[in-house]
Amino acid sequence: MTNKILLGVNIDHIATLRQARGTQYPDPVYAAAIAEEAGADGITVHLREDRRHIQDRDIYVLKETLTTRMNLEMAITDEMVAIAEKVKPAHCCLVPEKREELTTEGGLDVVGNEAQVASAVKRLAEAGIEVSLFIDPEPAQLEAAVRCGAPVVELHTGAYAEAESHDVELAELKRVESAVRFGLDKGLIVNAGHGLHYHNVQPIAAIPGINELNIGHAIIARAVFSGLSEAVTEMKRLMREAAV
Ligand SMILES: CC(=O)[C@@H](O)[C@H](O)COP(=O)(O)O
Ligand SMILES: NCC(=O)COP(=O)(O)O
Repeated sequence: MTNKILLGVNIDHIATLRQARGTQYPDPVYAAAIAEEAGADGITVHLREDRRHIQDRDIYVLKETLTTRMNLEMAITDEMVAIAEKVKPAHCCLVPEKREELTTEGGLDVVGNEAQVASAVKRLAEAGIEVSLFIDPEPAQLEAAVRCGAPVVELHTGAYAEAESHDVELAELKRVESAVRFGLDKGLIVNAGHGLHYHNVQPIAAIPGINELNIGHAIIARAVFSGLSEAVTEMKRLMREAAV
């Protein structure tokens, strides 16, 4: 069985560069077109409450211009749910968010917020959006995701990516592997992402049954030196080479 693992390219940090000077360039819309041409299976954008990178305008223009599909990452707030209901991206990934964080620090605590999560999942599903929950690779969170009616989860691979020793990295990889199996057994579609790069992606991509990896920072960082098209193509090649 060929595992046609998918690559969602997160273009947030194209927008970070733009926001650094308040210019109109580099335009995430242009970046999305290049990434799609290079083989991205989808485009991920995180519309943060503080608008530190992706702007509302980006979401509306991308909705009209993407040829693959949009995965809109957002916090569970009335503002964001209303925007999602208006834009109707193919996918929404519900993520935790804190203004003071440098980047996403942990998974959504679905166990501790089931009613709020279930209500957002219902509203977004009624708008025709496929909802994913960005969670830590924990059975309790996966079970809560099922109870909330989410069809998809994205496993937070930050602990794996930031492991400071090979032993910890191996332990975190096993944690992700068992979470993938647990999620698949529960009938979930299982994605993964956060902190993945060219030197740590293959063990995750090799996990049987994993559906999609969402990768951004490492691809945009590489693009600075080798161009976005090459950065996406190489990541896709590594993933396909690893997939069973
Ligand atoms: C949820 C996640 O890990 C990323 O997709 C998220 O976009 C990180 O936030 P920044 O892009 O703002 O670093
Ligand atoms: N959900 C993970 C994502 O979209 C990209 O995360 P990163 O590769 O920028 O860490």
